Amino acid sequence: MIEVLSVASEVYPLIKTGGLADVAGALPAALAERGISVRTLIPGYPAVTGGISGGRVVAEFGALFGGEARVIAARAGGLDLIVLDAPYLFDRPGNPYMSPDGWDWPDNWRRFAALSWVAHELAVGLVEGYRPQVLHAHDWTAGLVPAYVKYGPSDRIKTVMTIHNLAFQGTFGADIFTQLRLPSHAFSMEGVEYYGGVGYLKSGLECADIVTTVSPTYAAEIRTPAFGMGLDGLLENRSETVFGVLNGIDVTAWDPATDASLAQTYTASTTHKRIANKMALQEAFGLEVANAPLFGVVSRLTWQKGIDLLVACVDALVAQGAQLAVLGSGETELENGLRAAAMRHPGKVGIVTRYDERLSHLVQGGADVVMVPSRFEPCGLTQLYALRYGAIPLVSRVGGLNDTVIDANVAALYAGVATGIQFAPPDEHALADAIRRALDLYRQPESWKKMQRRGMKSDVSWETSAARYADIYANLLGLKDYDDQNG
Ligand SMILES: Nc1ncnc2c1ncn2[C@@H]1O[C@H](COP(=O)(O)OP(=O)(O)O[C@H]2O[C@H](CO)[C@@H](O)[C@H](O)[C@H]2O)[C@@H](O)[C@H]1O
Repeated sequence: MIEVLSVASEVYPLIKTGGLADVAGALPAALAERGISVRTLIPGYPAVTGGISGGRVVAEFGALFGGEARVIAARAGGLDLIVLDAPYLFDRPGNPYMSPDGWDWPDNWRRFAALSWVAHELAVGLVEGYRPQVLHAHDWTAGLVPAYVKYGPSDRIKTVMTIHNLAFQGTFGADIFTQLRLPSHAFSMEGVEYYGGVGYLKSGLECADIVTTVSPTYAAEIRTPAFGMGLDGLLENRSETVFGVLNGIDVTAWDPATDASLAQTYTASTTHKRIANKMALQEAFGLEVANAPLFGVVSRLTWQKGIDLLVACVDALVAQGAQLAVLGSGETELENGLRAAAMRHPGKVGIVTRYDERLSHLVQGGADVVMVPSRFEPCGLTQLYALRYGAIPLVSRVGGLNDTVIDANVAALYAGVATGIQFAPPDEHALADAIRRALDLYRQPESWKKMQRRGMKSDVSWETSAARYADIYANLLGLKDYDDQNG
């Protein structure tokens, strides 16, 4: 049995701002099936301390990076959690990273250094009887984990650093370095130093034994200047230890046959029942309940996600008789652009800017097309949910979107393998063209139905990718024949 400690700043179902939570929440169960025991170290935000019950205090710190803290072992949401209950760092309103008025907490460096430091303490025996062999760090918020291991006393502990999004790097001034509890030589190119300051993600990418990211295409893209965000050189240098492992989804939580968030459940052979969800969706977004092709979006509203391209295409979309429902929040300018479109096209365009997990399921279960026009996309989960729910994904051809959707070009349609629509490059002309193609296909109900069914039957589970992670852990630990015994 391999013991892994996963370190994540959000985990579904306790606390979620995006895809990282979904992955951190779903992967442990998939790995358990392969004989890998995963516990997840997570900060004790109010939603987390309030969401666990019957926890056990397994360690206490009088002064952890400047305040008192406890480590609590608990089970919640089907997960084995280790909660870092440090109220002076985490007992705050807002989301994990920002205050309610949208500003990053100024002590984020301390909050997430403390999290990473505790991960290392756990690996070197903080709690009697518990010795994780692999520390799996997710994103910059766990980026110091590999540095604490590299500069710590034990070379037994192995580290994996997973990039969910290279755009968030966690860079801070050099002045914090002396408070990180690292030896002075860690402030170097081989350690945490990054352009004269401290780089949390950079340090993870430098110090981890293995680096993974969440799709093969993104793994290749980030080694190029166009997508590397300044870290392409580092990643290219260690390319033999950088792997792309495609995300899966939790196919139990996301199952149109049983989903309680839907107005009507259905399967691949009863897609006609989706109409009830479409009507519920139209009502929820203030759209005319009409037999019009309905495009849906569930997304952070940011430049990364190409939402400005969507804003530029709304009028053309409506002019072709389609409707648009957008669930998401983010940059003010983009929210305003979509609101203005909704005003221009009452009953045709609707936007809901709150975070609403239930409604996100209804979008997948009721929209005809789900759009993901991202400029870059490490993996993307919404197109996977779309496939599972028989909504046709319309995506830009980047990152994981490239790896998970098969474009309905003439050859793919003829071969009977198409599952969605891809466009490139990510600009408004290509998106407008893709919308036209989607509408052409929508008007061919037989082809459409076949694409829906094919998507619903495609494998979007964690099975294959959990096996890849299991191999990575086993190889790190020198257990080469692990898969033969457990596969
Ligand atoms: N207003 C709202 N209400 C309800 N739900 C909402 C919502 N806005 C967004 N969501 C949900 O948040 C999640 C977003 O996940 P994505 O993977 O699509 O992107 P994200 O950029 O957050 O993740 C990053 O990490 C993941 C995980 O590795 C990568 O897939 C991705 O490419 C990378 O950018 C989905 O579950 C979506 O349904």
